[in-house]
Amino acid sequence: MAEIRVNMEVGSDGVAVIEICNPPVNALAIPIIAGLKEKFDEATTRGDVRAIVLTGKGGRFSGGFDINVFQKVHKTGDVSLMPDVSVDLVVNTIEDCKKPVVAAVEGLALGGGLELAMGCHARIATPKTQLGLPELTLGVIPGFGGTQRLPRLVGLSKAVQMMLLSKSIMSEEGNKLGLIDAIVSNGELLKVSRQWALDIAEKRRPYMRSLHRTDKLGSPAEAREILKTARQQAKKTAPNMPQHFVCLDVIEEGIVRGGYNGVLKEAKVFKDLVLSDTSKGLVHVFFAQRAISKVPHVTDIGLKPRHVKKVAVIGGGLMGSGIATALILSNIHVVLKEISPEYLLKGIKLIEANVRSLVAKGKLTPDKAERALSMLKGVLDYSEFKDVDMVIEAVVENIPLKQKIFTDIEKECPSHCILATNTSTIDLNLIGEKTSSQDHIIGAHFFSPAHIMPLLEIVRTEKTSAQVILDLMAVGKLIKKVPVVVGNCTGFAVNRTFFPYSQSAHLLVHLGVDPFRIDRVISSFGLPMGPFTLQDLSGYGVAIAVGKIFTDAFPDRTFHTPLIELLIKNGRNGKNNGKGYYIYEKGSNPKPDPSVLPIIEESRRLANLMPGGKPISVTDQEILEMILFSVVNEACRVLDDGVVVRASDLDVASILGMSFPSYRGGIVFWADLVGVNHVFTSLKKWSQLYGNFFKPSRYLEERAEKGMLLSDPSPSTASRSRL
Ligand SMILES: C[C@H](O)CC(=O)SCCNC(=O)CCNC(=O)[C@H](O)C(C)(C)COP(=O)(O)OP(=O)(O)OC[C@H]1O[C@@H](n2cnc3c(N)ncnc32)[C@H](O)[C@@H]1OP(=O)(O)O
Repeated sequence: MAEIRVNMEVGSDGVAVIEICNPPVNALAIPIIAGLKEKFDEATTRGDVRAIVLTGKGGRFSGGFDINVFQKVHKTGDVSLMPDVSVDLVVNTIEDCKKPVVAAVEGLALGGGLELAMGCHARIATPKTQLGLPELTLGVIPGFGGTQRLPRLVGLSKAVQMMLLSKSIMSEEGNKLGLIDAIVSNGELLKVSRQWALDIAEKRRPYMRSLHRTDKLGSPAEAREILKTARQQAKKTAPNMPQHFVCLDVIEEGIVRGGYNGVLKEAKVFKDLVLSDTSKGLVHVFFAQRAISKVPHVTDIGLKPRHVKKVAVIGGGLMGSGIATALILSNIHVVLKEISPEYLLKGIKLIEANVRSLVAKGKLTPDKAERALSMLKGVLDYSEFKDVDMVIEAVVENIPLKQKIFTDIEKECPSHCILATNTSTIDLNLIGEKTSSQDHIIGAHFFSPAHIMPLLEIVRTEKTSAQVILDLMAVGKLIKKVPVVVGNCTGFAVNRTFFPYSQSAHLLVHLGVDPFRIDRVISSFGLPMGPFTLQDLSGYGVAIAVGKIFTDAFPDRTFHTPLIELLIKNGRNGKNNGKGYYIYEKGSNPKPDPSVLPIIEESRRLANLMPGGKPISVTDQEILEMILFSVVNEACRVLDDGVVVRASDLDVASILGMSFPSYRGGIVFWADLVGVNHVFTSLKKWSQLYGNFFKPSRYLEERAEKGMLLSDPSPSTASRSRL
């Protein structure tokens, strides 16, 4: 393991260079903070030191405070594990140091890293260095004085934007704004920084303490207006995230009562925020996202991903065109195959529309759009397949059709070719049954729209080779997806876990609960839309097809709703034909459609589930739990069956695939936080009242009895793992 330390070297020019050394990102771990204090104290007292340069080893200044410490605080509840950096190190030791301190910033300075640099008397950076305060994405606020110094260096409006959106800037912009004093080449960084520090020492340049500046803060009235607008914005975009509002309050404190008081308030509320559930959830997600790319026996056995230059996509429908779009946007040649010229033209037009919409939204330049489209070729036969590195089949969910395609492509493609299917539910062993290339067969389950949604579920069978899995992971990363490797079962990890989401909502409606209330409860919890809005959006045909697949696979725990068929019988098909649970009018938000209520009544009569024919009485909290605990219950079965490598993979997948709120840490993490026993006893009670749909799984019951978390790894799962 690389050594964690702070180095100091004093040159003959009288400049002490203090260097943070904690690869790979020079995180400010506790020993680093202690080391900085020690070296700064030494440099301050040594007679041969006239000025100080602070820098980071290995081309990166610092990625901020060590996030592992947050995790320790979350586990122990002991906030005293956080050292006093803000006042003791940044204000007293660095900013108030009589000897000038210059930050030599290379590569990146994020969070606490940038805050240290802002405590220095000047900042010199290399080109394209990333600068930002992303603490809000971890459920906290900047805690080393960043809420006070950034507004004083770049102005209030820009600082609020950078902190609330966790948006970093490049050093070039930082230089224009006044955050960076000069930009120099990497080779010159130390030389210029040393000279700059000496210049300050000899009064050729000003000795600036950021916290004492007020020139960029604007008038009190302007500041009030900026903060008011930011609060209104946060109410809309981050209603469940306390750190946004706290950050604005702390900034305001500094404006009203001065920078130092702002620093004191910042340090105080930081400690409360670290202990919040939001911070627990977001820090968990930070590490979970990094763990997901570590797949035992795949990424740890010395294999290297092969280069995938050309991919064939079979089927130009919604999924196929989305997948092709994602590939060409990352400079991968795509051959799009369809069965007729009409279908092919339709597919190509969809891809063009996808690319052009990115240009219209300003996310892609017209040049890049043209280049991407030039990577696409439409075909009607397999002649172009002889040199493809990967095929992704994206035709309709029809087993014989997929089997035929796989036997055909096996003959047409080179022997190294990866044979992937975008099925969202069908067993991969069935698809590949008639081929002899089963080690090359893999699932590439994209989420719709495939060129936008970030998750890629990589489905492996017992036969899929490690090399093929690694190759698809690499392609996934190249096209900017987060690949999660999962085992083969109906619905795989995400759709299987979430099938009870819409089913429990329907069950509740048939017990007498208002669907619009259900949607409201789910949206206020933080999902972008409730189950009925989602059903309107995806169309009722999809709901019926998917419902049937899960009813066939898991007949003991599915609810067959009569409502969707009734809606279709009444000429409704959701947003598609403008007639769903909601009314869709151009330019306004969907409104509940009262004319759907008689259809719901009819469906309730047919299902005859309401006890004594009367609607059940439930609180909003019960509605939320009846829906989401059913999902947790299936997540338990997914964990029990070893469909995912680790519980946190399912958390990331639930966030990226189903838009489960990241600040709740993902579905399993959230359930652990709510309490395993509470989830178990609630489901047990509902199963007694309303039937088997809610019956707690064996995994959940065992964990509740043993007092274990759902995320605790279990040795018995390892032996049954599908991975
Ligand atoms: C009091 C203060 O105000 C509070 C803070 O400073 S909180 C911290 C604020 N800083 C951040 O949020 C930055 C977090 N880090 C990142 O965004 C990215 O890691 C990065 C842009 C620095 C580098 O990205 P990239 O090169 O893709 O590498 P990435 O895989 O993310 O990270 C490399 C390793 O460093 C670790 N790491 C990155 N930043 C870290 C940090 N601040 N603390 C601890 N570990 C960190 C990662 O966990 C990963 O570890 P692994 O290899 O064991 O999985």
